Parts: sequence; C-alpha cells; structure tokens
Amino acid sequence: MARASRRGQGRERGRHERGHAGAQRRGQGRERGRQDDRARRSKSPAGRDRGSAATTGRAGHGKDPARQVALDALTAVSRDGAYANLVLPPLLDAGGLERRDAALATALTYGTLRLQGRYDAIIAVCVDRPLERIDAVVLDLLRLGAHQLLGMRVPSHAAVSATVDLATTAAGRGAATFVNAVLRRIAGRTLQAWIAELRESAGDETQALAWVESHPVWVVKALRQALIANGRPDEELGALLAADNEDPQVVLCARPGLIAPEHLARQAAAACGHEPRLGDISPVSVLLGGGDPGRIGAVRDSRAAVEDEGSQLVALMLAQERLEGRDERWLDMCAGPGGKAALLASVAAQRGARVVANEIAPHRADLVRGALRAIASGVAEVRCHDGRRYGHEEPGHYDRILVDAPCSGLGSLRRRPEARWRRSQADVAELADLQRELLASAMAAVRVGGVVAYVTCSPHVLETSLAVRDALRRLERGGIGVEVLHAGDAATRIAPRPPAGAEAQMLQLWPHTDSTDAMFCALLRRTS
Ligand SMILES: C[S@@+](CC[C@H](N)C(=O)[O-])C[C@H]1O[C@@H](n2cnc3c(N)ncnc32)[C@H](O)[C@@H]1O
Repeated sequence: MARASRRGQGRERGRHERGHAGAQRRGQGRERGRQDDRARRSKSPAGRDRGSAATTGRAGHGKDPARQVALDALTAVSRDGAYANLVLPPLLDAGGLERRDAALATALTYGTLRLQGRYDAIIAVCVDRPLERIDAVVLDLLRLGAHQLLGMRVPSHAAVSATVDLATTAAGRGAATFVNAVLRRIAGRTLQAWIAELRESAGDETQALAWVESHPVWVVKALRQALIANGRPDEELGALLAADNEDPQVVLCARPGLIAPEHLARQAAAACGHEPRLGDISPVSVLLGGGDPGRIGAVRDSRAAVEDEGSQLVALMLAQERLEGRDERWLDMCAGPGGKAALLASVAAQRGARVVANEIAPHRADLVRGALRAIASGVAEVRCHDGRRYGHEEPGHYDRILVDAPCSGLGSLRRRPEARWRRSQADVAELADLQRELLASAMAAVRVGGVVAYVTCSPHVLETSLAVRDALRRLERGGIGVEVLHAGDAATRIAPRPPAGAEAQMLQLWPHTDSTDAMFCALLRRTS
C-alpha cells in the first residue's frame, strides 16, 4: 500500500500542476466562458470526430447505452476538459436514452467523478504501473467499474462483465483483459475493507480523509481551516467532505411577486409526479422530490428557477436589511448567470426600486437577460462592465449592492463533480486581489447608510473573512467607514430554520449542517 501512497501523491502533484496552468487564465467568468466553449465543442460533430471511439459514439450505444454515455461523458471531462453538467445532457439526448437509463448514466457519471480520488487510490493498489501510464480511456473504464462495484448496488458479476464489454468496444481486447483483471481484484473486497486499507496506509489523517472522502489534500486542509475559523469542531471535517460526495437536492426559487412557493410546489408536483416540500433555509424555496424541473411551467417562463437555498438566502438578506432613507437604487455587481439578480429584481419590483445587473463577460450578461425575462420592464437593467469601475464612476450612488464575487467554488463541489480535481491553491491566491478590489469598489459605490453584501460560494478563509478584513483595512485608509452587521441575525430573521452558524457575525453555510452550498455572506453598512 506504500505504492498507493506514493502514486496518490504523484497524482496530487500532477493535479496541482495542471490546476496551476489553468489558474493563469483565471476569473470565474472566463472560466465559465471556457465551460460554455467546451460544451459547444463537445456537442459539435466536428469536435466529436476528433475523439476516440469511446467519445464519438462510433462504438454505438449498443445494448448498454447508460454505461456508454457515462464513459463518453467521463472521457470528455478527463480528456477535453469538459464539464459534466454541460456535456452530459447533449450526450443523453443524442443517445435517446429512456428515463431509467438516463438516470443510471447520470448517477454513474457524477458518482464516478466525485469519488475519483478514492477509486484512483484503490486502483493504484491493484495495478503494476503508475496510473499516469494507464491509457486515459482505460483508466476511466476502471473508475466506472470501481464505482459500480463499490459505490452502487450493482452486483459484482454484472458490474465487471458490463464494464469489460464496454472496454472491448471502446479500447480493444487487450485493454478489456486488463480491465477484467483489475476489477476482479477490486471486487475481492468490500468498500469497508478498502476504506480500512486506505486509512491504514495513509501517512496521516489528512491523507486518509483525502483518499477516503475523495478530495485533493489542499482542499481537505482548506476546509479544515475554514471550519475552525468559523468556530466549528475539527471532527466535522469528515461529514463536510462526505456531504460534498452526495447528490444535492434540486431546489427551486419561487421569485417573490411572480409565484408563491406553495403554488410552485403544486405546479412541480403535477409536472414531475413527486411531492415537493418547502425549504428550511430560504422562505421562497421549494425542494423538488424528483423529476425534471424543465417540465415546470413557472421554471420555463422564469417566474421560478433552480437555485440553491443558500444563494436565495444571501440575496434576501441583502434585500431585507433595514435601511434609513432612500432605497431605490440596487446594484448586483457580478450578476452572471443571473439567479440572484432575478431574485433581487423580483423583490425590487414590489418595493419600487430598480436593479442594475452588471456582469463583465458578455455571454454571461446574455444569461442574466434571460434570467430577468419575467421581471416587469423598467425594473432591471443589464450592464456589461468591470465591477471595479463602479466605485470611481458612480461613487455613493447605490443604496444596496451585492458583490457575489468570482471565487474558487469550493462551496459547491456537490454540483460540479470535476471541479475539485481542476482547482488549485494558486487559483484561490490569484482571485484574492480581484475579490478585495470588487468589494472596495462596492463600498465606494454605495451611499453612506447603504448596505453591501459580500458573498462567495466558497468557505475558503482567503476568499471570505480575510477578504472582508483586508478590504475594510484598505477602505479605512481611504476614509470610507464600514460597520460589519450581524449577518447571522439577518439570516435568522429570514430563514424558516436558522442556519447552523447563525450566531456568527459573518454567515457561513455548510452542506453537512444546512444542506446548502457552503455560501458565505458578510453584510456591511457604509458609515462615512
Ligand atoms: C459567482 S459568479 C456570480 C453568480 C451570480 N450572482 C448568480 O447568482 O447567478 C461571479 C461572476 O462575476 C463575474 N466577474 C468576474 N470578474 C468580474 C468583474 N471584474 N466585474 C464584474 N463581474 C465579474 C464572473 O464572470 C461571474 O459571472
């Protein structure tokens, strides 16, 4: 098992290096821009023609379309840098999969990607060469097989034979023999036995958690630091990491004034055939019991949308913070793709306020326009600027500003199964200046007495409390005074059930305690 340990570390370094190269082009808008481009590429026939049999579908979907689509998706992610949430839907469409097969393909793809670190550590014990020297498609086949054996209730013989059949068409007979031998070794032990072995052979608790709960070591360390900084016990780390490996529940936001949550729940039940329930953390949320949200009329016409409860809560916290005097000019400084902008605009419409929804990336500004299409005309205006300009160009102009800063996204790993393998510590450091500059710009653009919400979908301390403290120090030197409001109290006034961290001044939500993304929110009032 020492072998697994060394190989695991080698892979860890490899990921760091790849991640570092990616970080040179950072900025989440640009990152998401590439996501969209990759999705277009993997959808396009020309893009597909460049791929192997496994990704082109030349092997056909044969008798096992779910596994074939899952392999196609995994290969697009590992080889082309595609994003699972973007590449999978067109593959499911192209394959014409029945609903059950589509669900299986989705579970295989997402589960395999999330638990890839665990499976790689196990595969490393079962092979006679470094994982880097295994053909990429074959390694994806091994991960897919490992997930069926250890992460799903597929009987061993079915998991092995279906994956070997897939290997034969996708990679040839020799590869299939290899896949067969490795999967049989994996099938020789239960998941519990493998986990015990990984724990035993890891040099320390951090490495053990990294393998067992399938996160890069640097993410394990960053999340431990974040828990401690928020006054939570170190012992929760395992539960937090495990929560990142769960399928998040699909949550809808019923945009105020456009549809009531109870009405949306009835529509959802009729369209999806599952009984939804109202959420605990956001008063306008509906938790979908299952089914495709795209079938719901209110989602199609944008009176409602899929949006995490944490995202809903932080937008409402900004909208509902007490304000003296004028309350007409709201700014969402980093608005793309527009979930929070649409929620803010729906509240603003009821209160006679107007929202500027700003986004630096033009294609994401288009998404914001789409998200706002149910909002009455005249309430919201979409702009495409660098948010850092607002402090200079419109000083003291706004009453409420949301800074939903570009960040590492470490708080939404449940939704982006491959993200943990792509990000690096360098990405976090690289975004730090931008986050502080955006917040400083917002504090300059808000009027005295106005409120700014600084939000990230990351709990990393460099992106959250430290970013706020750094920006406030800088602002103080520039003569802008700021009061840090009690965000925990603000959340408690709004949430049907107070979040676990509601006693803190800056709010940090967690997937393992609140069933939300790990959203952070600081509420700041300008005092001078
Ligand atoms: C976390 S996302 C915002 C999510 C959005 N608030 C929502 O709820 O849908 C951050 C956004 O900031 C944008 N961004 C990055 N740098 C920016 C800048 N300098 N000025 C304005 N927006 C920026 C990114 O393109 C990205 O769309």
